[in-house]
Amino acid sequence: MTDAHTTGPFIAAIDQGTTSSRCIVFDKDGRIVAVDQKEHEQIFPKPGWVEHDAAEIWTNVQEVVAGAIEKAGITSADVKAIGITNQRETTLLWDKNTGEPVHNAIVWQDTRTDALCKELGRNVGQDRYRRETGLPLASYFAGPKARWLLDNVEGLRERAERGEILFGTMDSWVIWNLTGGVDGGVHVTDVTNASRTMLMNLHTMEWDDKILQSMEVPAAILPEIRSSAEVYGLAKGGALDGIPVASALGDQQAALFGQTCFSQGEAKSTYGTGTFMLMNTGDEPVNSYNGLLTTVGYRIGDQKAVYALEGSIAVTGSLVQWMRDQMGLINSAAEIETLASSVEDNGGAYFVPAFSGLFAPYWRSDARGVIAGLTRYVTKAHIARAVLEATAWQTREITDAMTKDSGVELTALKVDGGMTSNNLLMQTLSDFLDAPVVRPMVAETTCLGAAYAAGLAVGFWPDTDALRANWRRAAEWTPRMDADKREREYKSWLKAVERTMGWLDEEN
Ligand SMILES: Nc1ncnc2c1ncn2[C@@H]1O[C@H](COP(=O)(O)OP(=O)(O)O)[C@@H](O)[C@H]1O
Ligand SMILES: O=P(O)(O)OC[C@H](O)CO
Repeated sequence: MTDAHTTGPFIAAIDQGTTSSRCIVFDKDGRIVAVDQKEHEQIFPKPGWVEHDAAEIWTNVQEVVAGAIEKAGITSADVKAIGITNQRETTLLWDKNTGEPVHNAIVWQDTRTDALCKELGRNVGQDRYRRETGLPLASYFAGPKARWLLDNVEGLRERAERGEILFGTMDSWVIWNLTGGVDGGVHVTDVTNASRTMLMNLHTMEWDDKILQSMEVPAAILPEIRSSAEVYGLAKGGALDGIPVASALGDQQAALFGQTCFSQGEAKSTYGTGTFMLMNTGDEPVNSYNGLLTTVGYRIGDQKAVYALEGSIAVTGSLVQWMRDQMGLINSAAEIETLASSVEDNGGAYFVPAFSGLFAPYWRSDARGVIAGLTRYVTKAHIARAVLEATAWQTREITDAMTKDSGVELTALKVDGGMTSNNLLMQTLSDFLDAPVVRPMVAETTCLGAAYAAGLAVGFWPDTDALRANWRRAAEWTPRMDADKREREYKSWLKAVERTMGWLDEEN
């Protein structure tokens, strides 16, 4: 419902996420006016494979846009721009003449391209990809997923070479459909999303011909790379007909923007399905020697791009979902806190959720999940505690790597995302990091970042200083853990991590 104190105009942001799509309407102070959200099906055709039905996603996006506008009690005339943010790396190919996806989208968590990545590593070399794209060769990224589709969907490569097929991450899919689809939809992506394909040169911000050749991806299918904040086109049809589509950012970069981390050294960590910490490193890419990714943070119009170092953790909130849906140990995600709080500690158990291999700082796709330290003493409550601790320890490993790569000591961590409503987790995080953890008033920083970028593009906000003024602290947790205990437990965690590695051998 529209806040009695809120008056228009507004910005609408669409977040096409891993588990759901949502639309949020924001006012000029960056306050939420209305939200609508819808989950989509998670498809697991084989162990390690994860897919989404892109047609279902587009239907949901249209519904949540209409839903949010209706709940806000406004019309499209009150909306000045639409911002897009999205789950990154999830890869789709579709027919440009019919608008039909040629296959389900392959989700970022999917590990089917492991063998392909190993082969590329042997033939072309790890370093070559990292140097040009900032990314290690891993099944996480979009380029190998596109290659897999081209190799495995019958007749697709020929159709692609004839110019009948379009490639996109979910930003491209949503923007193309939103701006008309087969009826003149624009085929674009932004620099942040393109920086996750493993096909874009991080220095030139263009598709890299040599990498396209080695990855066997035809240039004809690729979208045009644009900045993160500019008008790509006007929405055609639907609840926001005629409104400029004016930003696109990968969801983690959008959260960096929404948390107003505009200065070098500022960082945020988002706790959703996975967890992703990004640190603004200014207008030059910084190489990582400690397992982090170098990525584009954002680019506003024709200004210089801002780069970021990223620590990506594949499984955090999804481990809580797994406890709920696959194990049936809790009935809701929030219940994990009650269960974990019923015991003092983890009872000696450590849970390393290497369900998609291990991402940062290890990048080991041969790893698989482990619960270590089990005895008959351990109860489901200890496991619940180990589940929450897994998120906090994985974050600690990332902050250690960030400090080594950037030379910047963590003084406080800005957090956001669905898991931050868990107080026990936030306290544990502060304890394990030995630093304050701070959550802003608007925890929906992903949508907020997309709204901010769109608003800047159409002059709704004058500059980033105006956005900073909107950031307000809602909650803070400070460390309470004994230092010796922390270091002892960290060692046990690292021992458990070692036990996940090498589970899959070459034949798998
Ligand atoms: N109280 C909670 N404690 C722990 N995890 C939670 C809690 N509430 C939600 N989650 C987890 O957070 C995730 C949802 O957060 P969200 O930011 O919406 O994720 P995403 O954008 O990745 O879809 C889910 O994986 C869910 O299991
Ligand atoms: O949709 P989320 O919030 O799980 O984010 C997924 C990331 O963008 C994957 O890189």
